[in-house]
This record gives sequence, structure tokens and C-alpha cells, in this order.
Amino acid sequence: MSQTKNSTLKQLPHKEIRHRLFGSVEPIEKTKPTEKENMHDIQNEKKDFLFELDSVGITNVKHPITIKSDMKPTTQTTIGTFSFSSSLPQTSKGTNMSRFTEQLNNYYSEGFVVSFTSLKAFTKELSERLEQQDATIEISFPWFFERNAPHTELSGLNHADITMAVTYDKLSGYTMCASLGGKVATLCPCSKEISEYSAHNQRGNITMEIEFTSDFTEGAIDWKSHLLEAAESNASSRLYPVLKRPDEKVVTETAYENPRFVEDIVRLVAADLYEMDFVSKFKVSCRNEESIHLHDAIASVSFDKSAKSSE
Ligand SMILES: Nc1nc2c(ncn2[C@@H]2O[C@H](COP(=O)(O)OP(=O)(O)OP(=O)(O)O)[C@@H](O)[C@H]2O)c(=O)[nH]1
Repeated sequence: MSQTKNSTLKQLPHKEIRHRLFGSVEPIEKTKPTEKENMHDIQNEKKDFLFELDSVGITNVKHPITIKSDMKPTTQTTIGTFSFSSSLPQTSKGTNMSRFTEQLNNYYSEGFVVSFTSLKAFTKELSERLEQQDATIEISFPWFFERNAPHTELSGLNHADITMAVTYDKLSGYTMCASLGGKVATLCPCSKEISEYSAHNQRGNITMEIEFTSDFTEGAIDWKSHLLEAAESNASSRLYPVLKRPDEKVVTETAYENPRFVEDIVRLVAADLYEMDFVSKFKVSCRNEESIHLHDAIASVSFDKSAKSSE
């Protein structure tokens, strides 16, 4: 902001006086301890507090994170929204909430690259730091990937919404879950069938929620790009950031050649997840934003491979 001298402006009272004008008062004489060791530690009181808690912690913590991908850009910084929690025994009044963000900052200062490997280490350390049986971390973030137009190959960035969650439990070990929400185009099979020409289409919002097999290690597999491919390869068309006319022709014709109902989408994506060795359970949902209605069309399917294999 440029500051121009203007001698006609009136002189304001000093900032301290302005604060008093708006209600600030002098501090009273303080009597409670200011040293941590002399402060009462309410959260660590031990009594019978009626119920054990499933979960206590903090949520909606925004923090920069680094993630890796086998799609370009292979390393990126994005913004993660974190939740941290643990269970709490009946005998504890409260958790030590500062320890969640304290540990996040420790990891960040050492170059925290978010992966299932690092989140496993994070949750185990967190459960020890909290002196609790378990700890859970959940991170949601937009993941960006390069996408080339189908004919000209002009590139730009698209993104999908990712959530990664890891729970460590001293007795049962690790649980790893993820979800990916991606957008596609769908062309209505009914409209194509009944009309002399054209067919209406929709924007499809596909969400895949998966639980990983317990032996899953990231090593060779970028699960993000596998899930993205499951969503996009089963749609009428992928979405592109840059399209010239020859690209638009390809997209239009590809969609016409691959009509999909919302039901078709969830079944086809489910089939791909069914075939992925690292997925043990999944739920696929799709919400199609209808272009010829004000409402949306929805469908979902869930499957637990471990339950089916033991039948
Ligand atoms: N348990 C609990 N803590 C809260 C709640 N609301 C706020 N707090 C936070 O508790 C913080 C204190 O965190 P603690 O980790 O217990 O602090 P501490 O006991 O000095 O930390 P340690 O030395 O790690 O034990 C305060 O900064 C508050 O923000 C709540 O509902 N429950």
C-alpha cells in the first residue's frame, strides 16, 4: 500500500490508548503458577470417568506436505488437512492434545514425505508419545497429476481428492485405508439408444474407498495412479485441462463409443478394484451431475474380499 503524506489528516491517539478506548484493561495481579511443573495437570487426572472413549484428538489441521507419485509431477508439495486421534481409557480424564501438533512439527522439520511407510512410523510413535493403546492419523489433500490432451498432447494439471488413513494398535497392528475422488464424463446409454442423434451427458464424481491388505508396501506400486486409472478408464471419457479442436473431436467420439449409466460406472470400477491384489475391501460410489435434470444420479457398491474368500 502506498503511503502518501497528507497534512490534512488528523492525528490519531497512540495505539495503546486506542486499545483502551476499545475496552482493553490493565492485567490484574496474577496468583496462579506460570512454571509448567507447578501447573495442575487436569488432563492426566486418574479416576473412573464413566466411559472409555473410542476416539479423542484434533481435526482440521492444515499443513503443507510433500507427496511422491509415479505420474508427473513426481514430487509435489500440497496442503494436507489432518486429523489425529487415539482411544482413551475410562480412567483418564483427557488426552494431551499438544502432542499431536508437536509431533507433526517434528516430522515436518525433518522433511516429512507422506506415504503409508511414514504414516505407519508416525502412528506408532504417536501412540507411544500419548502413552495410549492406539493412534490414528488421517490426511486429506488434493493430488495433482499431469494430463495430456488425446490428440495434440498439450498438457496441464488435473487433480483428484485423496484421503490416507493409518491406525496403529499395539495388539492388532496397522490398518491402512485410502480414498480417491475423481471426476469423469459419462454419456447416457438410454439417450444414445433412443435418439436420432446426440446423447446427453453428465459429470461423474467417482469415489473409491479402500482398505489395503495388511502386507501392502508402497515399494513398486503407486496406488493413487491405479485408483485414478480405475475411475477414468471405465468412464465414457476422461477430463482434460487443455483441449484443441482435434482433441475435442476425440473426446466427443470416445464418449459416444463408451456410454455409461451411473450403475455401469460403479460396477466397472468395482471390477478393477476386485482385481487389484493390494485391495482387501472397497466401496465405490458415483454421483452423476445430470445435465438434463436439476438432480444428480447416484449408485454405490461395497465388497469385502476377505469375507468372500472365507465363505
Ligand atoms: N484434553 C483436552 N485438551 C484440550 C481441550 N481443549 C483444548 N485442549 C488443549 O490442551 C492443551 C494442553 O495440551 P497438553 O498436551 O495436555 O499440555 P501439557 O500437559 O503441557 O503437555 P505434555 O508435557 O506433553 O503433557 C492446551 O493447549 C489446549 O489447547 C480438550 O477438550 N481436551
